[in-house]
Amino acid sequence: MALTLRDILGDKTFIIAEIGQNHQGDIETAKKLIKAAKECGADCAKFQKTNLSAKFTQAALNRPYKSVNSFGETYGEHKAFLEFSENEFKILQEYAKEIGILFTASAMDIKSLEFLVDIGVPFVKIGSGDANNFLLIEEAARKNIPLVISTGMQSFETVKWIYDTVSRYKKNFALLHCVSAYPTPFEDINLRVLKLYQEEFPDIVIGYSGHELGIDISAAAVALGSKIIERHITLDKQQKGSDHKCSLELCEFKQLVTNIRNLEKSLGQTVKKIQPSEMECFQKLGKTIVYSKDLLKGHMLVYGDLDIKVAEPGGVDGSEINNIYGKILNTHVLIDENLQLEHLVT
Ligand SMILES: CC(=O)N[C@H](C=O)[C@@H](O)[C@H](O)[C@H](O)COP(=O)(O)O
Ligand SMILES: C=C(OP(=O)(O)O)C(=O)O
Repeated sequence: MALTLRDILGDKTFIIAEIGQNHQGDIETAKKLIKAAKECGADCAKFQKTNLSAKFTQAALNRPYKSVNSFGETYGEHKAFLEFSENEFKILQEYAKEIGILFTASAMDIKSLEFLVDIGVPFVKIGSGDANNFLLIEEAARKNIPLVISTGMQSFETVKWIYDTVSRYKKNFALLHCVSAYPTPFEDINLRVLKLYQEEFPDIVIGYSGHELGIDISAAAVALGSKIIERHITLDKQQKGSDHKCSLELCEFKQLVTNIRNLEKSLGQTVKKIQPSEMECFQKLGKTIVYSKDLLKGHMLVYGDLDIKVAEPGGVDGSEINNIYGKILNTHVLIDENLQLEHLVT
């Protein structure tokens, strides 16, 4: 039986290393990136799968692509250069299995969806470019496979359509907040959209696919409850290609994984209590109640008789002071001596 998305994701933030087309069309580079994703601690290495004639019209393929990031004269030639064959995909999938990292891709058309389902990826990603591809989404929703759907370049109405449509077939899917600008200006990110998605779609997993510079915002998305984080990775940001500049080099990506794991531990629970790890500091600097003057046996303690100081040894916690006023001393005490409950008439 196919695993559910929640089984696949587990309890921790699920981190997707988006290799995309940062392999420059070279399978050995793609393998290096898969290995790097594993070594950096990612949960999944992701590619993009396109069937060119299914994704593009002939005119779009013929469009000249004059750009420093172009690998061909036309957009079609460029995309063909960067696209792996089905066989190469299977080789990469096998390699990922060998080294122990999940492998998947975004399906950029229905033919690619069929292919990915056939080769048994654990879940299919639908990228932002296809979030308004109602034909692909409906088809993907019908398949018995978990989906992770990004929502860049879409209105909230379209996002609600995606949610309603996929929900008619299954709840085995996640929506990722995403802004498809490379890099995304900080003021366009609107991380609070995560809250909107969590409130509007409470029964599915919500995550974030980031294209901003740096790692802080993606870690912040985890603090805001994102259960999936996807970032592009690259071996070198200076390489030719549209995605390299806002991708993370391996040391940055590794740092992001570390930060997310530390953040998960740090988010903890909604419980305020003194932690055992605080005791060392409390024993050194925590304040306890002491007498502010010499006092005689039989004296009733009133405001002004007590102080709260770092004392040696410490005694009754400073927060108890209001419970001590009105009590009678059963012994003589000295200034700066720590108050002990045995000094009080019970
Ligand atoms: C929306 C979408 O698909 N975005 C993808 C995922 O983030 C990108 O990787 C694009 O494939 C890439 O930026 C395209 O670059 P070019 O046009 O140079 O091949
Ligand atoms: C375009 C993609 O992703 P996103 O929209 O999350 O950037 C993708 O996964 O191919």
